[in-house]
Amino acid sequence: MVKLQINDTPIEIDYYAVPILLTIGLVVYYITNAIYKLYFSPLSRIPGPWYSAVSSLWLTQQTLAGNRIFAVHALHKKYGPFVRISPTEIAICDIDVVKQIHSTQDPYRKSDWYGRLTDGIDATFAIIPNEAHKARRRAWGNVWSNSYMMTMEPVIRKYVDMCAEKINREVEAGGRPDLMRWLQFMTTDIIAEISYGKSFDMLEKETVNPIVQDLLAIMFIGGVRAEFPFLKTVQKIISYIPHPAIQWFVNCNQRVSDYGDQALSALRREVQSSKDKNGNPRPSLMTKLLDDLSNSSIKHKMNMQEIRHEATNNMIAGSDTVTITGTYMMWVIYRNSEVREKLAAELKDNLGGKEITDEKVQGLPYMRAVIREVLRLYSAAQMGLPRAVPEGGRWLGKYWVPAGTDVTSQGYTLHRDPKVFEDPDAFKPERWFNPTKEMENSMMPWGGQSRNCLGQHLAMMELRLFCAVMLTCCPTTGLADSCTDESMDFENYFIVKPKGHKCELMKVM
Ligand code: HEM
Repeated sequence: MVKLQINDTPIEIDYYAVPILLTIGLVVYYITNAIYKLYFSPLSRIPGPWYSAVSSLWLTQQTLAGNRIFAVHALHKKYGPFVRISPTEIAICDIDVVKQIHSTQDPYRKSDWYGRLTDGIDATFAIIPNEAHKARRRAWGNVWSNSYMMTMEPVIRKYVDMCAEKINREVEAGGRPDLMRWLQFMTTDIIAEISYGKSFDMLEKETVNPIVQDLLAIMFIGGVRAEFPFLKTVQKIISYIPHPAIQWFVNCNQRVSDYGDQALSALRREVQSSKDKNGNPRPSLMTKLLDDLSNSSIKHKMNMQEIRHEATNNMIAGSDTVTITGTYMMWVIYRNSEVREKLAAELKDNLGGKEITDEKVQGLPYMRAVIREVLRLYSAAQMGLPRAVPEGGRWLGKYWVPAGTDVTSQGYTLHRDPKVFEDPDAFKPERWFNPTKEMENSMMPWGGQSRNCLGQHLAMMELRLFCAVMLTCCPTTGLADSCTDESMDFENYFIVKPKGHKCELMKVM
């Protein structure tokens, strides 16, 4: 018995009554809450399974199983272009509404999910408030334009050639090089050299650099924290445990930032002191930003810490994305002999043994069509890109959606809409010779307009040059038998990647 006194009235409560009353209270709370979400909340008119209106547990389970975009895709097939996928989240694949969400006129800010994913990295990708993001993009100036990117072609070409050479050597020696691993080395070396000013020499040393291991750990921790917000507190508590493995994880951010400070200070000195014969400093993604540091007349510029965050983010945004898309690109070319032959013939007819340059490769119509089709079906980034509905709420199609609701739209579904793309699952580059307006409109491999990918010209140059060099210089290379449809099926942890985590090649001719 528990004895209490309320207003001089003694009350005796049975020990068992306390947990029973608490349980009844909780059950009543959850049932009323569920009834509200199902029938009375402003989102209750949006179609979807009952369980997703009541709880987001099923979505978390799908996310953890690497299945999220396929589960959401299946719901779109069943319920249509608007689906309620959690009590506070809607998935939309109506392209006009998707354009509205990502428009530059009334941009919806990125959802808080990004803050958890990238906690501690204050870079363009991660900035949530629209105004701060706009200012940061202005500070970049024309750095990411196609024309500026061409000044970095020699660097990109150097690593593309080295990568193709290493693969070819292994293939000719009867080995089974893993295309994905080599591409990881290539893309990381490229983005490190043009962001930090020096490469990690992963292709040269044929091994993963410790800073890259730190970056992988940062991405892993961010991915887990994004799904389970409470882990941020757990992370803080755990950081006091003096175990070496835990301390390694705890300090990975610090090691990356120390490395960034050192590398960028060296690059800044180089940018200030060494100019080419026209007086231009060495081109890199950071040259303009570092130059702006000492120019007081420039309004929109970054400070050294922001530049370091951008370099870290480049390493994360610019390596796996190109590695995975490039892996699928070569896989789909190798498994379609007709596509491979047409590409090889186009390269031969137009380059005819002359130097491969991006300018020449950019103009090849079949190559362009192949890469567009790769981006439609196999881009690494086909996920939902969550955004928050702005203050005041908005009409999205025929539904009124209150402020703060998360709205997501995934390329995976938009790119496979049978009303837009005939035979949507088939790889048909020819469809891009005469695309309809709807096809052009529905393509979102680089995200939505207001936050589209800064690195798209860089990524395209890497993909084009790698494809051209591999087909020209490694004519005997093809897929190993370990590379099956099952091993290349997608798994989805934010980006998509092959379930087998590799794509082995071998000599086939
Ligand atoms: C094939 C390769 C790539 C694909 C498919 C891709 C795709 C995307 C997508 C879909 C977004 C939008 C993300 C969102 O809204 O949440 C994005 C943003 C971004 N990407 Fe890429 N990306 C690729 C390569 C690169 C490269 C090489 C870089 C260079 C560092 C890069 C840097 C960025 C940045 C900085 C943003 C954020 C832009 C902003 O918020 O204003 N990406 N990318």
